[in-house]
Amino acid sequence: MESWLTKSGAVGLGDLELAEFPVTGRGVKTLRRFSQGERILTIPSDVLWSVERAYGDSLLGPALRSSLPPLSVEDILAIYILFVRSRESGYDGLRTHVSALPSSYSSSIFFSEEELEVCAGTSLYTITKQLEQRIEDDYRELADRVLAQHPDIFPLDMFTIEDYKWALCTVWSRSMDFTLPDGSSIRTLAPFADMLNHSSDVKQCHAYDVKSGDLSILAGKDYEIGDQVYIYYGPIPNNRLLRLYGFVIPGNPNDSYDLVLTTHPEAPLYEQKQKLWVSAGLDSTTTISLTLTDPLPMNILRYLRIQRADVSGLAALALQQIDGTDEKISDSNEVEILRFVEEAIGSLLDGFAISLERLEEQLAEGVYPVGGNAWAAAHRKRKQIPVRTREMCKLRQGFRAADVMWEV
Ligand SMILES: C[S@@+](CC[C@H](N)C(=O)[O-])C[C@H]1O[C@@H](n2cnc3c(N)ncnc32)[C@H](O)[C@@H]1O
Repeated sequence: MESWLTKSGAVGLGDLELAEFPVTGRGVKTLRRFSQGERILTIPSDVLWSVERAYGDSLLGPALRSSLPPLSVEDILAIYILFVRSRESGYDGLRTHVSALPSSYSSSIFFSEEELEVCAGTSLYTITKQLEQRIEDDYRELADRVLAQHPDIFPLDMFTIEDYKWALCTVWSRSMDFTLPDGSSIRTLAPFADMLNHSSDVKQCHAYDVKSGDLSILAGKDYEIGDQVYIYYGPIPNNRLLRLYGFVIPGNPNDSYDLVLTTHPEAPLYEQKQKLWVSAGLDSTTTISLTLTDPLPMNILRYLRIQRADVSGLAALALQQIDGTDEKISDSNEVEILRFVEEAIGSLLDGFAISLERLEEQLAEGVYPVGGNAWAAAHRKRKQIPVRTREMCKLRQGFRAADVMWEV
């Protein structure tokens, strides 16, 4: 792969080498010192995987274009990778990249039932199950709409659902997204640059040059000879890291917990409530991220004030929206919703297969092999965030009670 890239105009490969590192696995090692900000690597536009390139391919392009509605960016890239992998000749350069890709991934969609059970009761568990279902549905549609229509270029035994899942994980864990000056975005996979692991010790240091279409990596910090070079994947919470990349960062400062709030359409006053949610920028089913710095976001209160309101409460909330204010409707409504959140979080924590305390003990005892799937899932279960949310609810209820007493 490296000699193909160098022949194609890549710059910097002579100073870098692929190597195995503890925890991150394979990564990129420096063969010389770099100062922060120095350009380390440039991968030219001609060798990048992109939607444009897939559409431009004389064999693949017409098959992709025949799909109506158009395929998603991730499906196009996934099919492109599987297509190149299935070719016995041609595509020599790209094929060297494909053969350097991992043969399997540790994203949560590849967890065994037993491994996933470790995080039963968490949003990771629910979202992974939903994702598995979505992938199955998408694959069935893709097979009908595109693959089966072009058996000459999509041999079905090389485009099975397992192949599709592998290709999707390749895209999720190795592609880079950039927003262009005109507001549009581009997703690309850059051979060799996709061997760079993530560290929160560097800021974003991968860049896309709109004029040339090249991708560059700058040194995110000073490096000594033999150091691992890192890039920054973004402020990604652990459940997303595990879903898309198959790893977690213990003590991740960007960790969050997704709380899904939903209301049955047959609930009283549903239509009025739906209108109020929409004008508040919410919906009848809303996912809200709880974080350690904001364990009880205002949107939870906004959503539940509407959900729990009676006719007069809804009128008061409608007036607030006109006035641009954002307050509790009444002490009793506010206490009711805080109690609800507290109880909901309580049953969520109770619903974990094993208790938090036991989990902490097991992690300390090293019951889950470090770096393994169950270990990663177990880390997800360190539910400091919902615990903090529950504490905040209690705290706010304390204040409410004090308010009520004072008003009396
Ligand atoms: C873009 S690839 C990086 C190259 C990859 N290590 C390889 O061998 O092909 C992203 C994958 O590397 C691993 N990875 C990246 N950063 C990591 C980190 N900080 N800790 C553990 N694994 C990491 C994860 O498996 C992730 O899905």
